[in-house]
Amino acid sequence: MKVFSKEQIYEGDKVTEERQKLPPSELMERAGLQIFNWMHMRMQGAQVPIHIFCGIGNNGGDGLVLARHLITHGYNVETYVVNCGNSRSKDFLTSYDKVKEVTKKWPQLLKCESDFPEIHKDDIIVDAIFGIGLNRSIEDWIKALFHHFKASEAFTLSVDIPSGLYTDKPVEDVNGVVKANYTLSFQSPKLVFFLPETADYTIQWEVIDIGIDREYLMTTDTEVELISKNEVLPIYKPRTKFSHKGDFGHGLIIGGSYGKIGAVQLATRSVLVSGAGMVTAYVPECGYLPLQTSLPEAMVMTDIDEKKITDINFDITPSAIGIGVGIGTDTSTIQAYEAFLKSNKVPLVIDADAINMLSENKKLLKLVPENSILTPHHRELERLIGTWSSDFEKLEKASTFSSKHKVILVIKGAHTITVYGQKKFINVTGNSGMSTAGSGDVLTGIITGLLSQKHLPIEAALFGVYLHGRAGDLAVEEFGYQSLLAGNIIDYLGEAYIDLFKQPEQAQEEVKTEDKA
Ligand SMILES: NC(=O)C1=CN([C@@H]2O[C@H](COP(=O)(O)OP(=O)(O)OC[C@H]3O[C@@H](n4cnc5c(N)ncnc54)[C@H](OP(=O)(O)O)[C@@H]3O)[C@@H](O)[C@H]2O)[C@@H](O)CC1
Ligand SMILES: [K+]
Repeated sequence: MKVFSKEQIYEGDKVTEERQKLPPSELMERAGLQIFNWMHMRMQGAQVPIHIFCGIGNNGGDGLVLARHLITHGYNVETYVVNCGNSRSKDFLTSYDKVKEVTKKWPQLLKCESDFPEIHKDDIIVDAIFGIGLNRSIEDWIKALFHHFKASEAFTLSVDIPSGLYTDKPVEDVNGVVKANYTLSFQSPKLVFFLPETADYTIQWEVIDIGIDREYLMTTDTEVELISKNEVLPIYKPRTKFSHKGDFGHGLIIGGSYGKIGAVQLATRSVLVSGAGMVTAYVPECGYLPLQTSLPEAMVMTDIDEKKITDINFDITPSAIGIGVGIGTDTSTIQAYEAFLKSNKVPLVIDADAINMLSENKKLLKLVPENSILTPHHRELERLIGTWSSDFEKLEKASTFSSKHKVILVIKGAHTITVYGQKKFINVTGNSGMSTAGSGDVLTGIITGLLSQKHLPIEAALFGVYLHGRAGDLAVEEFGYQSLLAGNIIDYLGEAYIDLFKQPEQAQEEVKTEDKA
């Protein structure tokens, strides 16, 4: 699913109005009506007090359209205009006038704290104060209003985006943002719903279709995309009856050191389970026995050194290599890594200390082949690209790094983001149970396995991250968040593949929403 920027959303509005020859404020009418339908379906006329707080731009206008429909259908509605400026938008004013047609109860004007209404815990707040048009910091009395919402503990439904969140800038003051229970976002989810610093401002979100011009939506390229089942299904390669293991490639995992052989076991097993025809592990001597006994399906080659990698020298022709899990940063390992990078021609997945060695020795970066996949977690990324002051800066720096070095960065996190030049792909699968030792080694193995099956590097990265997260989601149902082990993710990888062809995602989402309502 595409995630449109603020500018693209405004442009979409304009194009839609022109192409569909819409009367003024028709899109606002659609937006308000859709939110009404959403609430009406769930509330079925219940007389819970609904407090609708409207700003003076189009977000506020949406709130007024909603108020009108709720009033017409006999709901218990109080409408307020948060008087935050003088520049009321044209469509806001149209909606304001239309409220007059259905009630004699005028929206109340709020100008300062003493105007705030009493809100009870069981009431509902609709936050239609600021939408994507927020363009400056918020006055203190409006922050106090947001605090008033929070203190009431009432269910808060935000229209389009929690008021106070910018679409393209970090939050200035955490007290200046509404904490929403649910956000109904028009046409496209907003990037801030997925970033660690801002995702918490809405517990759940849903996209509402307001009929923006289809062609515009289809043909407009976005910098950000959400990766869910629909996006990865076309990457899946069905097998033919007469295929043999040679068709699915030979993955090689290079890594391990004394005490960290387990990382190689996890990654190596993941290569096979993701579908590679063959796998070899290249480890220090001390890894030979554990690997041969725990993973009979794998082949093992060893370094001359007992405890660490000192010389990467193999006589096989792998189709993809994953390097770095448990490898350490011993001087002899760095030398071996440099020599390896100088001669290697095989597509690479680079993880853990193989990333750290690049950060410490920038000349090695030049040896990394184009389209290599780097899978850093937070600290590894910081060492690689430098620190950042916000999620936005992090993404910008990651994009610059990816473009400059022509590599794919898989930034691991609650929503793993794959950065490929200017493009950012946000993964939707996965859960906090996967924050556990070895989870990253499994990911490295899966991506290496997909790469050895001749997927394009970007496809291997996106598909691998999706499958890893989906396997974790399925595994957590059996093991629970606390007890999930990285090995369990591997055990559920087969289920994650099978799940790709279970019911279409749309139907699942709908059921989920109904359940929660
Ligand atoms: N396709 C779609 O998605 C559709 C979107 N629609 C809806 O339109 C919304 C965008 O509407 P919008 O552009 O009118 O701006 P909005 O978010 O209401 O901003 C607030 C207004 O207040 C002002 N202002 C800004 N910051 C301020 C501050 N700190 N303190 C005080 N004032 C401040 C600023 O005006 P200014 O004072 O700068 O002139 C601005 O006009 C969008 O989120 C969605 O809900 C639908 O109606 C139709 C289809
Ligand atoms: K809002």
